[in-house]
Amino acid sequence: MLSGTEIKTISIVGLGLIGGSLAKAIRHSHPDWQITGTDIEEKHLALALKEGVMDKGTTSLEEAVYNAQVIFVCAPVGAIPGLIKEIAAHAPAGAIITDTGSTKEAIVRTAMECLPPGVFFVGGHPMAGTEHSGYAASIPHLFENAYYVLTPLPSTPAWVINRLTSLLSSIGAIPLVMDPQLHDRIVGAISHLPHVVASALVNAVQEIDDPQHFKERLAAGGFRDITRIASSSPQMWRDISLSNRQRLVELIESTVRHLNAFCKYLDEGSADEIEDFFWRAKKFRDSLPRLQSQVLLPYHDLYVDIQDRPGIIGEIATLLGQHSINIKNLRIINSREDEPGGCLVLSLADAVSLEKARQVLTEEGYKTYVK
Ligand SMILES: NC(=O)c1ccc[n+]([C@@H]2O[C@H](COP(=O)([O-])OP(=O)(O)OC[C@H]3O[C@@H](n4cnc5c(N)ncnc54)[C@H](O)[C@@H]3O)[C@@H](O)[C@H]2O)c1
Ligand SMILES: O=C(O)C(=O)C[C@]1(C(=O)O)C=C[C@@H](O)C=C1
Repeated sequence: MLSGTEIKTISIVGLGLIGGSLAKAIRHSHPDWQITGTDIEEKHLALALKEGVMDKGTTSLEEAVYNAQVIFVCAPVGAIPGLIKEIAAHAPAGAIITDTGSTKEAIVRTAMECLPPGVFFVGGHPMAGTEHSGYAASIPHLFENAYYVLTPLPSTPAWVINRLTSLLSSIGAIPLVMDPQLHDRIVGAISHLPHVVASALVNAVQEIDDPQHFKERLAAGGFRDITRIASSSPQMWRDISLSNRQRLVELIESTVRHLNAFCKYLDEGSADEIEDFFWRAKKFRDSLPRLQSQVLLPYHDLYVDIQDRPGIIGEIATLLGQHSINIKNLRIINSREDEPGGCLVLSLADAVSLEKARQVLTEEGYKTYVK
């Protein structure tokens, strides 16, 4: 029975963007915990071991979970139910299984059906990510200030939820317990629908006749901001879309109704209706709470690992100034008294400045990340 009061052993199944970021965040906050990782791709295990992010890497799921107290299943949504069944058969008594899948209803249903007594399950979904995939894209600070939804089973004991909540808080996330159906309805609207709309927009734009390729050259802030997520993994979004298909169809139909209404205003030349369309959107977008907008805004935030020495921030600011890159704001996170260095977060005006800053700093040998 591994349900002691202290967590010491973690297993991460699927060491891609999210699994790798969890491993890095946990290693950073709890350097004495044993982290084991498993993946079907050995290259992810090799890199994580080389970077010292975990203690053991194996392609055997059974070996990866046999003594784990908390098991994070960070594989694609389509693979998670099968993995939960297999893990449930090998997890030690007292283990907590949790996943990071972007939909929750089907995954929670599987867990309810296959969990043996003495093994616990809490669905999970970090509301943080990027358009990149794989371990190489993982970021230690990804969960900092990000909501992390938890969907326990009706049978999940309170101590299990508390233990997971404490773990997630310790890596900077903000845990939020929700019902799986409500999660899929809301996240369908604020995450799944936008990914479909962004991809539809890119597909529509790429069909526009433009033999001289002006589109690519002129695509600036607006197009890039609204379509960044269209660069995400197509396989991942195939699985998510299918897993929330009914709700997604309804949400797409509702979006089409809004677009059709706008077409009608244009046909009729209804200036008031057109302006009102934009006002309604602006009011809601502007009203998003500050904390949430910080989570939504990392598009222009650049994270830079820095050493703890006098003048380092000045050097970075000067370097960017020399390249005419304006820093809107900066802050330091993960700075600890007992540890050298930390992470400097630079807020830049737009995606172009962010890319330029990243390039300049990388060329100077700084390690940078973009959420
Ligand atoms: N990318 C995001 O922004 C984001 C954010 C929150 C949650 N999620 C969810 O988290 C999960 C992981 O997403 P990601 O972005 O890290 O994807 P990813 O593609 O970067 O990583 C997935 C990893 O799982 C591995 N894998 C696949 N099948 C496996 C199996 N059977 N056993 C072990 N490993 C297996 C892959 O090799 C890969 O390394 C997905 O369910 C996704 O929906 C993603
Ligand atoms: O910022 C991004 O790149 C994301 O797409 C992250 C995002 C989102 O839609 O907010 C994507 C899927 C996850 O399930 C959670 C977060």
